Amino acid sequence: MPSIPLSDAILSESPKDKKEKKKKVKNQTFIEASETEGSIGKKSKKEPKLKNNPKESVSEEEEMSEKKMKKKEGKKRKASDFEVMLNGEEDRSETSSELVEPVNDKKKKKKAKLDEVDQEEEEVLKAKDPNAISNFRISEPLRAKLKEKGIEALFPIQAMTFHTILDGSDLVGRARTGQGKTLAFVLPILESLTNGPAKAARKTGYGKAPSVIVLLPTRELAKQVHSDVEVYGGALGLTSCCLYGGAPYSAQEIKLKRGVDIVVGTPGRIKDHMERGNIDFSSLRFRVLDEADEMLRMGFVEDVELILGKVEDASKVQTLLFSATLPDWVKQISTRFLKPNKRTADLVGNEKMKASTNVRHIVLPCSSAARSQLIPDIICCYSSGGRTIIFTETKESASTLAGLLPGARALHGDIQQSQREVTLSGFRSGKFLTLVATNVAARGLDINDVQLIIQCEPPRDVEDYIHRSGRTGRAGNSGVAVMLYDPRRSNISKIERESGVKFEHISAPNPAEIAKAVGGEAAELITQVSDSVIPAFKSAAEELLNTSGLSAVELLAKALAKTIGYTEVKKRSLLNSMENHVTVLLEIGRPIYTPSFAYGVLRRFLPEEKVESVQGLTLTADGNGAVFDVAAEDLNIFLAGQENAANVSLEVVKELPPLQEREQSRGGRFGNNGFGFAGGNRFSSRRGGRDGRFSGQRNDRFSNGFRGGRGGKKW
Ligand SMILES: Nc1ncnc2c1ncn2[C@@H]1O[C@H](COP(=O)(O)OP(=O)(O)OP(=O)(O)O)[C@@H](O)[C@H]1O
Repeated sequence: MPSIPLSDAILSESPKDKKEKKKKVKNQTFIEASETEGSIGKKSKKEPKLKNNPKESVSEEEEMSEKKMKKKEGKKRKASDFEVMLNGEEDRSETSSELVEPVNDKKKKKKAKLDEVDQEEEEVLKAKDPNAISNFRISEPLRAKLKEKGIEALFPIQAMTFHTILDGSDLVGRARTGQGKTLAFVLPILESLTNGPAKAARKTGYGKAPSVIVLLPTRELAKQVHSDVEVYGGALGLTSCCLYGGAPYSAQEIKLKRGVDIVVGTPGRIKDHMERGNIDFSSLRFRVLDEADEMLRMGFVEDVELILGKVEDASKVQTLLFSATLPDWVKQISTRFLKPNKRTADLVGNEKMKASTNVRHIVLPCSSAARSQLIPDIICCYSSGGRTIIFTETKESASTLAGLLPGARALHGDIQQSQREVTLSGFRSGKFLTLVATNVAARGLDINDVQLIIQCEPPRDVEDYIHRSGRTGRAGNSGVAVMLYDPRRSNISKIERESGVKFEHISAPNPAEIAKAVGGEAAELITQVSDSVIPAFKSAAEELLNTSGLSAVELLAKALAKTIGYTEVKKRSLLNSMENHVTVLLEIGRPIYTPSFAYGVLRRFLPEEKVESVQGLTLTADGNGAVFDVAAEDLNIFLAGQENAANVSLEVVKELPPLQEREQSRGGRFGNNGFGFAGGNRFSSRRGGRDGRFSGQRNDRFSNGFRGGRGGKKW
């Protein structure tokens, strides 16, 4: 992840703090300048020495690596060291030992030395990174744990806020999805509790009251954040528990009774524990609202206020509020919870692009009826073999779609919590690669190797788009987010405008694209088949070759297609992505103002049943035409008919023209759960994939009886 200079971000602060920061930035610039000077000086001093190095028994290659080594060594040496090198003292001792050693040992030794040098150089380079963890007041056990987890430097939002939080300020933090906001609050809080200002007040011993409370909008997210708290807090001897709904109270109560330093959870369950007298907030030093906007939008305002209001002396408590999206109304509400001198670290600020910049944002026209057939092809072409999360608007559509996609599982609020946990852990561990979820998975979830996000329709709010698409492209990785939209009903320009995303428009993947994407996978499956099958199947293969009238290559192509479940390749229309349909443009030499006018024109030269078979008629943005889908088998009837109508032109389009958008309307749009059960689903025969994508597994159907969360959320 690239480091963002502090000046590129907005960190609002008091005048006194500004002075401090100026001082720090000045120091930082100074360090960088002296480093540059240093490296130039080293180079000029080192080269003459290497030229003069008296090596008799070494090959040219060895001499080159020797030079490389010296060069590397030179980089980490101080000026005084160079004096020594120039005097040749070091080289003399090395050369003398080399002379008595056999060549092989000498090579090994040199290689070991080179490795050592590489490692040391790496250490030096890391230390030079202003965001290297060694540059922050992070204690040794925590540093070691971070290193163990592969974290050598802080991400920009973490670097920006670490000392501010550790030094006691309230803070509002915003950074795009996947940029490490969790550790941005976890690390300084842990340090403050163990080595910083909150240490003195922290209770210890059996039954201790918690020092920190972290509130999150969903159970899954609470568990995820808690696992970070457990890992890093555990390294410092801090204890924690996770309180969320749908799980038994008793285990949570036992933990609270024993006493913990940090409580992580969802507002509803935390409030329940408070009402049962299980939590004592008298020692609280930190309150964190993660995904604050979502929590408040979900109607948790009262619970949140009640929980936050439980502290005895608010002046002693630090409040932190983080999210990738902070609409103005949340900023206003935040003034109720945070102190007036709060700081703001905003890595998005007024930048146009609010969504993840590591994600390819794509839109694809598709009618609701065609979704379940199109989605497997999108997965083939854009998931790079990794995990896919598909977002639907309702719990019902999530279950239905998961049932239609082989190997997919559903996750939503009507599924029992224990099953939700099994599903999510199966997805995390790679037991299955396609998760169909409602917004319950939109926020914060950090799952390794999610390569593709599919949104079945544009979400209502731009925030939803930003968070859903942000489940991929995390921690500096790249990803793809495909949003399906119905050209007649959806309004994608609002999301484009408000998120700052410039959508890439594509049409449904064509057969060649699909074959290119999965052909290699099919070939690999075939090569994996043991040679032992050849004698058994050889005569059947020969007979097929002799009788089919096809060449060996053609037959093999069929076998490859069948291996990954394709028994037929169907063309799709551009407008609705419907199989075996084509998209046609109607023009009459003057504007077409309404769809009914367009239907009237069609009635002039087509029988009524053909007019009624037209799918998704939509006016073009310039008002001069209308596009619609017709069944491929009826195309000739349409084209022949136009010849009998004056001024009427009908043509098959190769590219969808810009279309008139409608304001998004909701409710009752998706009679059939939004997913057509078209006959002959060509994926029904998919078998044999390694990853469950093509395994033909049946999807577990989930009970609808349990309503998770509060207030009957639609997800
Ligand atoms: N300094 C770091 N170096 C390397 N990886 C990091 C660092 N900080 C965090 N990560 C990793 O980056 C990923 C994203 O972090 P996190 O989930 O905190 O992002 P986020 O900003 O909260 O995203 P969202 O807005 O979607 O909730 C996680 O896998 C986390 O372990």
